[in-house]
Amino acid sequence: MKIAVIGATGYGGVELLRFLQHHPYAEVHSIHSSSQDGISLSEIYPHIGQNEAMILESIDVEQITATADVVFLATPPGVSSQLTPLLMDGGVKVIDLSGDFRIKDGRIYEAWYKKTAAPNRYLQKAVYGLAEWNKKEIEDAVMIANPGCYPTATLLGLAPLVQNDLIKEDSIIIDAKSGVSGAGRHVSLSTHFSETNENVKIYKVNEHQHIPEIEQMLWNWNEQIKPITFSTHLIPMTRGIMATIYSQAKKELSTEMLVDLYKTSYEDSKFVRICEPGNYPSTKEVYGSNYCDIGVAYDERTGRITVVSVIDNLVKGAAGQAIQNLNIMMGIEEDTGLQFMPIYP
Ligand SMILES: NC(=O)C1=CN([C@@H]2O[C@H](COP(=O)(O)OP(=O)(O)OC[C@H]3O[C@@H](n4cnc5c(N)ncnc54)[C@H](OP(=O)(O)O)[C@@H]3O)[C@@H](O)[C@H]2O)C=CC1
Ligand SMILES: CC(=O)N[C@@H](CCC(=O)OP(=O)(O)O)C(=O)O
Repeated sequence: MKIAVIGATGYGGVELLRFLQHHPYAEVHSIHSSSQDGISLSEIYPHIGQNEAMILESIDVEQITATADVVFLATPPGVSSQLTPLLMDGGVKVIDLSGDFRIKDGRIYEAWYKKTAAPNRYLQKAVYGLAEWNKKEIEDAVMIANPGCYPTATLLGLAPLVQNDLIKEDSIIIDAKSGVSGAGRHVSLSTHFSETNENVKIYKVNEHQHIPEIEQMLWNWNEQIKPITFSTHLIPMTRGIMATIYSQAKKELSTEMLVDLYKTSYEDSKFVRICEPGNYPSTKEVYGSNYCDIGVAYDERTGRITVVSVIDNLVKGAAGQAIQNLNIMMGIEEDTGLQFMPIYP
């Protein structure tokens, strides 16, 4: 199948190219930039090497739809809402890494993203690509809204508890930390070296755009769930997200029971690994891979459950999950092109 990548000069885009290079059924037919067309990608990213690099092309929708089967958009919010309707009308399948098609209610998108929502009829065709839980819908999709990085770690961590009605509906608190690549490649004051090095910063308190995305999926699973508390922190590392999730159990449980539940919930999942009781994952254990590792504990003193969920934000949180979704949508093995161990140390 022929692939076009729009936004190939960003971190998500170049990570897509890393996976697609060895994908047995995908051929990257063209890569596109809004500002650097005509330039070889190796000029921007020397690590690719001159032999592997392609020349960036402008974003010409007619040309793209005439040649590509699937288009990946790795562009900032507000771009896909404009481009995707044109691409869909041109008959190509779309996988969007941005937040533009994740929230079904355009008014909620506009309130949190402060941007104009995509036209409703296209929005309603989008399938939320949380691969572990929406496989059936993804198989039939023509447009996939790839989940956000924090929502991926959070939702995979909460699914067994919420789906099995084990926690008090108003008790969910998510304390999440991200490496700096989560903010993309573009330069900003809050992400430059002397602002982030030897520093931990909380940001977007009660205002993070991933809050409605997480709540939408939790409500799909259990409509009694109440609004969540979700805090995000920037920490001085390049890749990785850790979401530490607290909730109050409805009844007395044990860590062993919870670990068993998580193992059963994810027994068919190739990319979710559950830690044994008393063990918790760290971000380095998933670095560069499509895994989500989860540890869970029950505190007998407080009746609270702690879930620790880690991913690589650029892989399971972006490009890796997008390839997983491509595979499911195209009817090929879900882990095609994604079968490798994390990089360690
Ligand atoms: N970084 C991460 O961990 C994650 C990111 N995402 C989402 O994925 C998307 C891409 O993120 P990321 O790669 O990190 O961001 P980057 O800032 O690294 O890259 C975004 C790319 O989009 C292109 N772009 C900018 N403006 C426009 C425009 N008006 N029209 C078309 N293209 C444009 C730019 O390339 P050029 O100027 O060459 O066109 C740029 O390289 C974002 O929506 C982000 O929120 C989702 C999950 C995780
Ligand atoms: C570290 C950092 O800044 N992370 C970004 C993640 C952005 C992102 O992935 O945005 P969408 O999913 O909404 O497209 C943030 O917290 O806003």
